[in-house]
Amino acid sequence: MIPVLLSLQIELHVHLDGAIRIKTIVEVAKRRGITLPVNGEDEMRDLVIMHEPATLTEFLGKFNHYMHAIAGDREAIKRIAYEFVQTKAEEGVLYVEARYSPHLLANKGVDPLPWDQKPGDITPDDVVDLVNQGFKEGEKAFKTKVRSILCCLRHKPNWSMDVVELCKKYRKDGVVAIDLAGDESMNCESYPGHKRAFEEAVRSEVHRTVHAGEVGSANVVKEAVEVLKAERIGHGYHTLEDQTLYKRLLQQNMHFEMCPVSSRLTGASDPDFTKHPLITFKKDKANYSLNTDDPTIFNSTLNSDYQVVQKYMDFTEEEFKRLNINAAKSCFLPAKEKEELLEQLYEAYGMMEKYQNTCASVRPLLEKTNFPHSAGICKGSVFSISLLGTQQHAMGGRPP
Ligand SMILES: O=c1[nH]cnc2c1ncn2[C@@H]1O[C@H](CO)[C@@H](O)[C@H]1O
Repeated sequence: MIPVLLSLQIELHVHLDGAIRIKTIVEVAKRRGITLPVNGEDEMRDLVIMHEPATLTEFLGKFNHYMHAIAGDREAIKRIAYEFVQTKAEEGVLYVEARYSPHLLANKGVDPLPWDQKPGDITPDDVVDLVNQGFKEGEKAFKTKVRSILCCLRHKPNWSMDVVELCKKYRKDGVVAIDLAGDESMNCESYPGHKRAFEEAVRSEVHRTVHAGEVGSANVVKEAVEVLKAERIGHGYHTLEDQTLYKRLLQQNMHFEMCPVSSRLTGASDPDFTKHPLITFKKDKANYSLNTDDPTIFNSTLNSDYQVVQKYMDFTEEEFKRLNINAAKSCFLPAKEKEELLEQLYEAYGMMEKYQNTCASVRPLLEKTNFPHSAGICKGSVFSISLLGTQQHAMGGRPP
């Protein structure tokens, strides 16, 4: 058994539509009378989950198997958002930024309609509203804080202006940033829709992250930073191929949203984790977070990623603390909420003297759980906890 370093994690890169429960897909399809490519949960699992390294294109094809079951259905959209928060709470996540394309879940006002849907009455704007409702209810029920990032898609430059307008409209209602996802082989200079949307994001002070250097070259990262004014890079492994750029980004303290399990299965990195670019980022004390990306398709939890880096990349307690603090510092919450988040981490990590006395208030929560080895938390190290099966919020998520 591997001792897993469990704590109040911060997750900044996870796709809502890559985190849908297979059970939900099957149930919703049945309720709506929608045909799935195979029958039953087990067969859907076999079809959707990736076990062996493949390509980003093959990976992106997995969404075709199930998105038509969820898109264009109010109840389903709200349900996947609500269940997402529950899943993250069970994983021990304190704060998560979930991303999705509102267009890919809509059945009205999108040209062309995705997934061969029949026209309906759910616009991308309605999708954002529904996801917000699910997140809010989930947050209330499960106590994990969640915010959303709206995705533009590389192959859909015509949607990007809509996306930035939705980010602006819902900025007071849980939407914290814009992203550009999809196939990196398409650059943005040739697709001015993305460039214009990101310029508008800069003008309107909408935060920006961009998928770059996942399977694409360091040039895609350069473009993300220089043209799209990305404040964070999704993945970014191939940045290392341009040492000048890499050093500049290190100096600028650019945040990299690393997804180790994902990178192996999408062919973004060497399948041998001991050769993963993340090892270099760690050695250089870069600013990065650990993330699941698309846990449904990778059959993973955030703890899978933590286990992998612990087992194959020699991650220590100190590094887990450092990366989560960096994640909190690089999240897209407003300053005051970011500070509160950081304080919770410092407190949990025993890194802020003034918070150490409040440990007394956390201990009763721990004692209510059956969580093994919980005594260590109030000695200033939540990482002395080892995880034996259960992934519940051992410390109740946050101090009362
Ligand atoms: O790892 C990834 N790289 C690039 N695009 C991705 C990845 N994971 C998901 N998506 C794309 O982002 C959309 C919105 O969530 C997903 O539908 C998928 O097309």
